[in-house]
Amino acid sequence: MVSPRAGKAHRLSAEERDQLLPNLRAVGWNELEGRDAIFKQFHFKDFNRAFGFMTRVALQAEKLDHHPEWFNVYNKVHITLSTHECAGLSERDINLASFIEQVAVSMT
Ligand SMILES: C[C@H](O)[C@H](O)[C@H]1CNC2=NC(N)=NC(=O)C2=N1
Repeated sequence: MVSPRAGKAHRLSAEERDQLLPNLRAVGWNELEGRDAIFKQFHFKDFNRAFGFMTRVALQAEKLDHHPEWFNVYNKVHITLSTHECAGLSERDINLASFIEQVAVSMT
């Protein structure tokens, strides 16, 4: 199957970051220090909610062929997003983060 992604990922420019990151910062995403990636910690009511959230994100990630790095303990899910292809932050990370936000809002 041909990947649904259009073209090669490029690292976001300073201008693109200024335009795309404020909305995500406003809802708790932060840039990591020492690595070009974004990070957020999610807290849910219980493990069922956390795992339901992860399941929905996982199915979309597979569709997009863009996957989160994540860590789960009980009701906590820590997520890091970055793009291997360009060794940094790309529009793919912004798109996945936006989807993750929609799911999180519907699960809390
Ligand atoms: C070969 C395959 O397309 C790549 O490894 C995909 C899969 N999932 C991915 N996920 C993330 N987060 N970044 C990538 O660059 C990436 N690349």
